[in-house]
Amino acid sequence: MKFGIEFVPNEPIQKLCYYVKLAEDNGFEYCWITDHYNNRNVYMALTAIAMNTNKIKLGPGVTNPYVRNPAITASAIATLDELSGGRAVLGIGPGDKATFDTLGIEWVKPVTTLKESIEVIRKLLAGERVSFEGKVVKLAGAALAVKPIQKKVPVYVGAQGPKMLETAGMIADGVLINASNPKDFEAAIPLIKKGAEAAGRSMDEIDVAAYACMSVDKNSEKAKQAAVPVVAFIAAGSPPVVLERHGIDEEKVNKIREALKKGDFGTAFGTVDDTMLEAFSIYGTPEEVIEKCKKLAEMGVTQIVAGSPIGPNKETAIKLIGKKIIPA
Ligand SMILES: C[C@H](OP(=O)(O)OC[C@@H](O)[C@@H](O)[C@@H](O)Cn1c2nc(=O)[nH]c(=O)c-2cc2ccc(O)cc21)C(=O)N[C@@H](CCC(=O)N[C@@H](CCC(=O)O)C(=O)O)C(=O)O
Repeated sequence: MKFGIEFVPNEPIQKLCYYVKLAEDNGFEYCWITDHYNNRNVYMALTAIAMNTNKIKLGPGVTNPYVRNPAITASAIATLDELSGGRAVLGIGPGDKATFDTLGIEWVKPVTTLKESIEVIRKLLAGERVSFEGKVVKLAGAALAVKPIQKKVPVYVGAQGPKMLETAGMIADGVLINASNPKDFEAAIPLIKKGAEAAGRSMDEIDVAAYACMSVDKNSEKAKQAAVPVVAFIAAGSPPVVLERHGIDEEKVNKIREALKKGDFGTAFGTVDDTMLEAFSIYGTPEEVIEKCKKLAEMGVTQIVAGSPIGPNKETAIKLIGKKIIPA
């Protein structure tokens, strides 16, 4: 099992560099930085992290093909790969509607846009001069003047929907699935497999990553409480099919949604129950978390990404994961 770590760049980048270096020293193999316009810039964060680490693979987890032209993303990834000595990975997903509404971006045919974007990004990174007349993406003789170090920068797709998962199976080197519970992978992996088989690929070529809300501490209750705020947001953003899958009370989720909209975090977090915590997070002592990771491995998960909050105390949690969970 590979371990990654996710950071939302909502703290000063210097602090982020400290955490990622600590993660690298504790055996984490991947660092994924989220890409939302309102946080610190994803590529500036990755640049600083690349300069402060020397082993961990790193990349956006995940960017999208709407806020930047695919050629700009290709240039950023080639630059990151050169700067990091060949450690870049590209995590790219369809982005989210709320963000695009805020930015006045039309969310046109996300599956097609993602497929076409990945196709042209790979050609550009391979040093080709690209002319492409897609249904959405258009390039006329674009070429990079910077070459990545890696012959093939791995491309991971951030996906949850069935079509997106199938598409990931067809074209991606890895899939980053925002999920923490075996039931979600029971549903997702057959779809990835269907896409892989349709493209004549084997699942061995695909790194299936659980992009999980994780909270680790020696004290299980403290770990559980630290996961509550993140789980509230995940529950609020989950479609009915996911709530049904986990037997989650939709009434309660609607109450959380309303409370979050009003900024009433007390009610929102107070409404989170154990069913939601089990569904949307991996929390507990190292021993408890090891058991949950083993269940994900049995489902075919090959990378576990420790996502927010990581633990009540990030530093302690990174060390606990490194010392107790990664070697297990
Ligand atoms: C487009 C969407 O795909 P989805 O996989 O459900 O997208 C949900 C999230 O994965 C998506 O919002 C991600 O960008 C969210 N996301 C992040 N989003 C961000 O903006 N920033 C992040 O840092 C981020 C990190 C992240 C990490 C892991 C992860 O799994 C997701 C992450 C969807 O609705 N898919 C459906 C419908 C498909 C569809 O849209 N069909 C098209 C027709 C087909 C075509 O597009 O050609 C249509 O209806 O128009 C499906 O897959 O079945």
